[in-house]
Amino acid sequence: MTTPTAIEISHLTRTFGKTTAIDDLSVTVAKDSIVGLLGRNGAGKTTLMALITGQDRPSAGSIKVFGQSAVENPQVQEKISFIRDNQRYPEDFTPAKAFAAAKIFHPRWSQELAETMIDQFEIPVNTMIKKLSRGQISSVAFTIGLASRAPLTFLDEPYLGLDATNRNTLYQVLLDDYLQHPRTFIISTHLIDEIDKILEHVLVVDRGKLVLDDEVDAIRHRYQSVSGPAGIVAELTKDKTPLSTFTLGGLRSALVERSFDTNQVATAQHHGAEITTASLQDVVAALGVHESAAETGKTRGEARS
Ligand SMILES: Nc1ncnc2c1ncn2[C@@H]1O[C@H](COP(=O)(O)OP(=O)(O)OP(=O)(O)O)[C@@H](O)[C@H]1O
Repeated sequence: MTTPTAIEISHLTRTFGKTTAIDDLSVTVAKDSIVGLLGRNGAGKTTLMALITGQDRPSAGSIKVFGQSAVENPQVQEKISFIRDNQRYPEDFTPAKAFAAAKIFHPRWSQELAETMIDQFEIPVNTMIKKLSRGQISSVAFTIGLASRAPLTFLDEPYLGLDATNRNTLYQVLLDDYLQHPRTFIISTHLIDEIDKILEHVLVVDRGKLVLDDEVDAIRHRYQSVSGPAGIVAELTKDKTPLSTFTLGGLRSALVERSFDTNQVATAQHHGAEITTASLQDVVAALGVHESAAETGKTRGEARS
């Protein structure tokens, strides 16, 4: 049985003048999953979300959302909620008005969830949005994103201005509601270490191209991180091609495909080096180190500080 798909993208390209924001990108996103859309600044994440949601048009290629184009298609639009990082509201809007408007556009709107989140995030519902703090404005935006219970929800850096406690609450609310009402979330974020526990699947975009499309567990298990005195790390990785290396004074760390067994891990430890399962953050950061920035022949990317 094939997995039902939420999004099918084929050979998608979007150029802005001489800039190619999305470059011949093809991908399929399964229904009912929490997907991280990751990549460096300017990689193309927001452009990709705007294209999928029909808010922007491709230069080439095709996009299907639940089997249809989303462009000016009310049947598909009512299934989408797109919360942008710089979400704008009409001048005279209070959170209460924004929630009332969202309720009209989203037929699966949960007033109960909206009210729970208003309490949890202490949203001042009758204050003009333009007078709210950055974190409060984010709280309004992601409350709309979650309470809309849209089958396809995009959250583009939903946490701007939120303190650490509120960010954790947001991840927890999202996960709890997803488990009770499975749907597809596409979340763009740079706080990978914080959010990796709720992500199931990851798409990494680099300079408009898809460079990774995999389950989070599979990614974690594919790579190991070797760190310690530079000479020992160099010796341990001499017959490998690290995805990235990082050198700080006499210390070095290298991200390599998993190949060390427990005996080798113990031997490395004996010599003062450590071999651990790589974090998603490490892998994504390594994929964003471009070939042109690499300093050494074998290594894909090298950073020094
Ligand atoms: N309307 C536009 N006009 C011109 N260039 C644009 C436009 N929108 C995006 N770009 C360019 O396309 C590229 C991708 O931008 P995009 O905003 O999609 O990146 P991003 O991955 O979301 O970045 P960030 O993590 O910083 O939010 C960048 O080089 C950006 O300057």
